[in-house]
Amino acid sequence: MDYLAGLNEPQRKAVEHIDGPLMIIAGAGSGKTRVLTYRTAHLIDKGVDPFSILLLTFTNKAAGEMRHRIETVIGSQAKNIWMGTFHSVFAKILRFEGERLGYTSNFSIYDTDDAKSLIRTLIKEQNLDDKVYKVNLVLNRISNAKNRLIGPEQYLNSPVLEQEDRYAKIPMMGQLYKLYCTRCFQANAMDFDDLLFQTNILFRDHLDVLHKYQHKFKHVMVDEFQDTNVSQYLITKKLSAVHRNICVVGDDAQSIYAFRGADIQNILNFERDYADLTTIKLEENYRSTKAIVAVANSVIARNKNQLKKDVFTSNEDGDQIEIIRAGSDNEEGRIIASSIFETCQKEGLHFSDFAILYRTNAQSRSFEESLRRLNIKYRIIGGLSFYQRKEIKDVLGYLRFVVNQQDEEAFKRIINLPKRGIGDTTIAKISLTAAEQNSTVWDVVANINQFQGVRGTAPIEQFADLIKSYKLMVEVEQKDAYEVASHVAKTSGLVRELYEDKTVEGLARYQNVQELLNAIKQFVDSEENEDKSLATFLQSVSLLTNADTTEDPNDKDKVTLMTVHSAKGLEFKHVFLVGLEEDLFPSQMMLQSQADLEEERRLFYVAITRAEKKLMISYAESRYQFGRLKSCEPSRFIDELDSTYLKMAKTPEKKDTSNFRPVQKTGFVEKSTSASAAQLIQKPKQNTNYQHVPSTNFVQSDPMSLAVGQRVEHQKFGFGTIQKLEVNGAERKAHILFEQGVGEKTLLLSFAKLMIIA
Ligand SMILES: Nc1ncnc2c1ncn2[C@@H]1O[C@H](COP(=O)(O)OP(=O)(O)OP(=O)(O)O)[C@@H](O)[C@H]1O
Ligand SMILES: [Mg+2]
Repeated sequence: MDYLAGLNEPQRKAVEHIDGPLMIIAGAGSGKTRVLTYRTAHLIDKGVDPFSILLLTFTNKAAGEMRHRIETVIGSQAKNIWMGTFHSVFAKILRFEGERLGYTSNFSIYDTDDAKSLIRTLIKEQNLDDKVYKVNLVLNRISNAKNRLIGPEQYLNSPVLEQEDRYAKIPMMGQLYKLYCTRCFQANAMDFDDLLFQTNILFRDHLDVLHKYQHKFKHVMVDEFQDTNVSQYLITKKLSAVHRNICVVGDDAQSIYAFRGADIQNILNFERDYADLTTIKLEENYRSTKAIVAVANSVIARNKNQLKKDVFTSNEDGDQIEIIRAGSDNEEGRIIASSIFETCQKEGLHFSDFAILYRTNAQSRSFEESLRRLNIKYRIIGGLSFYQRKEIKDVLGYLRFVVNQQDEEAFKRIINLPKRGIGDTTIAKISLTAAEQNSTVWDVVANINQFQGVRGTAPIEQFADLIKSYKLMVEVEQKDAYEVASHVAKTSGLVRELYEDKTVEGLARYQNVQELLNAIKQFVDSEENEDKSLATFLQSVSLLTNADTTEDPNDKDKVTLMTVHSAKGLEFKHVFLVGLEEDLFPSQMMLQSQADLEEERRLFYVAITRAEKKLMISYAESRYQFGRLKSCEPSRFIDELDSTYLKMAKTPEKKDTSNFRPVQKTGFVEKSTSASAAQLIQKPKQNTNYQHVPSTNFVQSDPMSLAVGQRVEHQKFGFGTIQKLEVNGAERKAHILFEQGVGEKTLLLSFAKLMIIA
């Protein structure tokens, strides 16, 4: 097969190794994911049934892309592979098998907000002090326990945990955990960690189910293996125990989820657990230039705790890594936005060739503003995504409750929405009654007259009737997701309320709900989804990860903004790695030990290795944080980069009126013996070893504020609007459409005196 021609020797060996356990631990960009893709195609080519292949990826998006690639090699059979994230694959299995554990196939998936809301309710019900029992703390303890496969009973019986909790002054923690599990169970709901935790219980307690899947999955493969936690590790181990065809790929240097329980130990355990293990190393990087690979190596070499690897590349030397110093976070945004604008024009690149990577989601603001000013399209991955918006969650809340009337969190969200005059006390009473009687909120609501102490029952009855009519559509008439959702949106009063709100925000919310309905329509129309039920749609939405997007696939030419965590496994021609300041990256909050520092450094390594052609690293000298202006120091990580491959970009000063000169290509400078990167940062202008990149400014007066769509005033031509900005060598031009019959003019910005109209 010719796909084997696209592989180097060790990659090919990995693809052709079909029987028995296989581990590939290899550096970034060395083709691990490519090997998994081709290996899957190869297996099917050799006659393996696609239904018997389980391929676990880091995001749904990655699974989609791999499926697509496999399809181009072996055709439509690729559709039948079991592929997706751990959470999505095991949610699917739990839908089939959850009855064994007492869940119905319609169980809800609680997101973090639901989980927190439930914890808040429990803290209140137990009369605990919410300043001591902080919701996040409690949720973290629960999550950690589940990921280590410690159930509530075991938790309550553990002297170690008890002592920890007493020390943290939260002695009721174990009780809370137990109540939390009971309430989730009564609500027929699982949280994210449950999807793995309950799968483990399913396989532990129901051996017939385990056997079924052990025999079903003849080949199990895991990408990004370094980021699996114990719970995930055990699932894969059990599933592959019969056929023993397990193939894992990963890079210990890219392990960045220890804070969520991922355990690098899994890689070491793997060698212990499979005596006949074949291990393959891949060391050639195909993604990045020599300069990028070299700086990445120089950084990761500082970590003590790692497996030995020598990553090299035969790719071109490439440009030096640019270090950009900005006066402030806003300036950082402006420099980068205009650099993207210029590079696109000069080098004929697409916006989608660029990524801006940051340590925390909050950093996106200054980049968004600057990109918008220059009319550069962008997309933000992660952060407050579409499905986390209030109006969307409200509609989804209705849909969830229609599918699963035990879902207490959905119930609390919608019972008084739109307002029906049902107060918090009544709602709390309904919840408590259901919990005490070991029944569900729906039992209480649907039979409200039988319950003492709940007053003003008329609106509750109306609500119950509404839900009953929706249930009829789903359960009896078997309407598809779109029919139900559009009916619910209309008749629940949600859309009407938004429609009547004529503010800009109201309009945006109304449009968002329409957009949700569009998405549901797309889901129903798509050939890929056989099951068009509301339950299946809701599941697919709850399983979107931070790194998944839900955007229009035809509108892809956008700059990508995301955290480094979400960027794992991805690649971009040009990468801007921003906010490289002490306390921000490495993150002050995460930094409590040497091990934490190593994890931050691995994160830095992940970020660097996303870049194919060019890497630019920036820091700001001041930044607003928590509402205060703070001066910042460059990150120690900049100092760790091999300075041979660095150059300082000269940063624009406020009154910089120097003429624009084109950026000159520089080769590698001689390795500097005198200057470390840190010295360079403090005294950039005195170091002659480094080429200064000229300013990226546009016009003299206020360089960064010129943008397409901007209104300006010209001494002679009057008012106009910028149509296009152009850079041609040293010349910078603006095409401006002037008003009052003057028409379009092309002006040289170095001469034109323009006033910017706010
Ligand atoms: N043998 C090869 N020939 C040509 N290109 C290759 C080869 N192997 C990998 N590549 C390309 O190199 C890039 C990196 O590959 P891939 O994403 O599979 O690496 P990876 O090891 O999974 O990286 P990461 O550690 O970041 O997940 C991809 O664009 C891939 O198509
Ligand atoms: Mg990969």
